[in-house]
Amino acid sequence: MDSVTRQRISGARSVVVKIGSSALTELATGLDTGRLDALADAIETRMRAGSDVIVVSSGAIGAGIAPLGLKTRPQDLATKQAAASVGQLALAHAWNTSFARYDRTVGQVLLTAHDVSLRAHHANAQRTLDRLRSLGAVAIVNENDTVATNEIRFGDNDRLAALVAHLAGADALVLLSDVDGLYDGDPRKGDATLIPEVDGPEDLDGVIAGTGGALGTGGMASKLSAARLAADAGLPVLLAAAADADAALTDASVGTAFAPRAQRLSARKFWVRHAAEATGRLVLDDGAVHAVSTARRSLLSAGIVAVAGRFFGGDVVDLADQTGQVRARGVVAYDASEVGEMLGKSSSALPADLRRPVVHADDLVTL
Ligand SMILES: Nc1ncnc2c1ncn2[C@@H]1O[C@H](COP(=O)(O)OP(=O)(O)O)[C@@H](O)[C@H]1O
Ligand SMILES: N[C@@H](CCC(=O)OP(=O)(O)O)C(=O)O
Repeated sequence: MDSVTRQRISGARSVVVKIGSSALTELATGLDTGRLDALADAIETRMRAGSDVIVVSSGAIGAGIAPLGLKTRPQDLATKQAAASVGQLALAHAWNTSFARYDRTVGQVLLTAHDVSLRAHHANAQRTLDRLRSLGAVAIVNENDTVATNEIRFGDNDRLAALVAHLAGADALVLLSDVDGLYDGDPRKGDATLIPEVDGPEDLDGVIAGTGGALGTGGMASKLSAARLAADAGLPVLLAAAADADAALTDASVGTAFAPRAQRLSARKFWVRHAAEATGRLVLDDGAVHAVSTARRSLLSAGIVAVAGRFFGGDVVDLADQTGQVRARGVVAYDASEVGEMLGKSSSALPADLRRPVVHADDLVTL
C-alpha cells in the first residue's frame, strides 16, 4: 500500500480534507461531536507535522434536521435551506470548539458555485483562504446553502472540495466518508470488492457507482467525478472512511488512492471545463463537432448552425451537437449578436474583423 500516489498524498504540503454528512451526522440525533473531535485530532496532527489543511465540511443540513423536529432529510429547497441555516451554526460552532482544544482558530468560508465561476470572485475566495492559512487558522468551508438555488449549486461538496483544492493550490485531496473506499459495486447491496488504486479511467471499467446514504448528497458518482476533476488539476485523491482519518492523514495507507493525470490541464482549460458557468450555447454541424472534439481544431463560423443565450466575447459557452448533447466548452471570441450574423459563413465571406476563429483551440476543452 505504498504507491507513488499514496506517497504524494502523505507527503503533501497542503491538503484539502472533505468530510461528508454521513461521517458527521445522524438522522435522529444530529451532529456527532465525538466523531468531529476525532477528525479535528487527526487534522491537527497533520498540521503539526507541517502541512496546511483546509477543511470542507458537509453536515449543515444533517445537523439541522433534529433541531427542527424533522424526521428525514428534506427534499424541497426551502426546507433544505432552513435546515442548513440551523445546522451550519451548529457545525461551525462544533469545529470552533473542537479546534479550541488545541488553541487553533477556525474561520468559516461559505461559497456558492457562482463564487468560483467568476474569475473576479475566484480571486476573492483564494485570497481569504490564503490569508487564513498564513495566519495559522483552519478554513472550514461549506456551500452557502441558504442562498444557493438549484441552478447555481455546486451540487455536492465533493465537487466543491476538488474546486477549492484547485483554487487554493493544494497538493492533495482527501475525501472522508462513511465507506472505506471505492468498491466495484455499492457495498450496501451485497458482495463488493474494494479497489485500492485507480490509475486511470480503465480501472473504473465495470464499477457501479451508486447513490449515497440517507444523509449524503451525491453518493459514489459524485466522488468519482470529483476525483476526475482533481486528476485534471494534477492532484492525487484519497477516498477513505472518516473512522480511518488518522491513517488517511498520516501515511495514506487506507482507502482508495486516485492518481492524477500525468499532464495537468492548464489553469485556463481547467477553469473552462470545470469552474466556469456557460452563458450561451453554439450548436455545431457534424463536421465542426469532429473538428473540435476529435481533431482538436478551432471552431470556425462555417460549422455553427445555431446560437442561443446572451453572451459576450470572453464568456464561456457550451458547444453542442445537433442532438443537443454538449460535446465541448470554450471561451467565445465574439458577442452573441455577432455570432448570429456569422452562422454558417466561411471566414472568407466575413469582414476582416470577424475572421478569427469563434472559439480558439487553446480556449476549448472537450467534455
Ligand atoms: N461503488 C461504490 N463504492 C463505495 N460506496 C458506494 C458505491 N456505490 C455507492 N456507494 C455508497 O456511497 C455512500 C457514500 O456517499 P454519500 O452518502 O454521498 O457520502 P458523503 O456524505 O460522505 O458524501 C456510501 O455509504 C456507499 O454505500
Ligand atoms: N452543503 C450541504 C452538503 C452537501 C453535500 O454534498 O453533502 P455530502 O454528500 O454529505 O458531502 C450540507 O452542509 O448539508
